[in-house]
Amino acid sequence: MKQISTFGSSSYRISDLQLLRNSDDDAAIAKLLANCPVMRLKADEAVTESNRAHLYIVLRGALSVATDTRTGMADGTVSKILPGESIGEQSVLDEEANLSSITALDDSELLVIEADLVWKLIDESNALARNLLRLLSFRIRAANAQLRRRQKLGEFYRQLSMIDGLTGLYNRAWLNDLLPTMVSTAHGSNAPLALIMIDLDHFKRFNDSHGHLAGDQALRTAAQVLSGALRPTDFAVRYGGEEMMVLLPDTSDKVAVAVAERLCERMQQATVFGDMRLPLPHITASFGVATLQPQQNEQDLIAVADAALYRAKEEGRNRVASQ
Ligand SMILES: Nc1nc2c(ncn2[C@@H]2O[C@H](COP(=O)(O)OP(=O)(O)OP(=O)(O)O)[C@@H](O)[C@H]2O)c(=O)[nH]1
Repeated sequence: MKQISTFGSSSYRISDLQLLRNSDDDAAIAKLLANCPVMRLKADEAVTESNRAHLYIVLRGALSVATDTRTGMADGTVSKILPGESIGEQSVLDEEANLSSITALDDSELLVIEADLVWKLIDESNALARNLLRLLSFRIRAANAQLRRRQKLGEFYRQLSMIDGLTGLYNRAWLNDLLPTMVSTAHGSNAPLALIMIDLDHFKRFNDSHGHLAGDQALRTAAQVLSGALRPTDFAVRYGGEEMMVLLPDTSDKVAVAVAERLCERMQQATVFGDMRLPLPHITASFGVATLQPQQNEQDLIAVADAALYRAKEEGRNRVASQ
């Protein structure tokens, strides 16, 4: 960054500067700006800030401004500052360090105004004060809109991270997050909470006979059977591998067993299509049902459902066992 002249001795005019648009006394302003340096930057050269904040107005070329690079908060947002536009107003006004990284996009010329002089200009020119307020208001709106977009995106990715990619069911991370709350809500309101643990039968054999891709398709089919048969208030989770789980709030043991029987029935009726010409053999699953007892936590509930599932396997598979 090299000084090539002062504003007073350059060919640039007050009318070239957006912040001074509609200024009422150009002569007085020109006098104040006369000794301000005009600096030249080569393309890709960075603006080097001294200890004190400055206002930079692009006279020729363009600047790229990337946010907060020194705080590790950089998010890839880059704005382009074109001739007549300025950057650094906020740092000048609040006397905070400018945390943006400012680089010339092309060979550029900048008017550099010190903070004290910006305040003098504000005292001198109502037009500049108004333009500055308008600019800051625009920047605040843009920053708020960006924040809202980022929040929405964050929530979208959070939701996505809770979904199993293969089956579309909730995943283990979701379960770890939500089950403790469901258990304490059930205890708090004295409402029943049922859990059905589900494991596909002889799934290793299915994979071995039909291939892993057909196995994946079978898992998707099983997931569809579960999601298609539940109330909107119930949840289906892929617990891991070929193990799934269904959570039924407000459901007694008797009703949960009936639901598991219905799921078991629908599972064996479902057809797994590898391709449209070749329906694959049916799948079956075993089901272990448990309902939350007083003093039980989520691990106890899962352990009881697991034990019931083990019994269903022992007793011949494709069936339901309860605690
Ligand atoms: N295709 C596919 N297979 C999976 C996936 N996750 C786990 N498996 C398979 O599921 C099979 C589970 O086998 P086992 O735990 O021996 O149980 P099983 O053969 O179902 O036997 P039982 O549970 O006793 O009826 C393994 O062969 C795993 O490779 C998956 O995402 N896709």
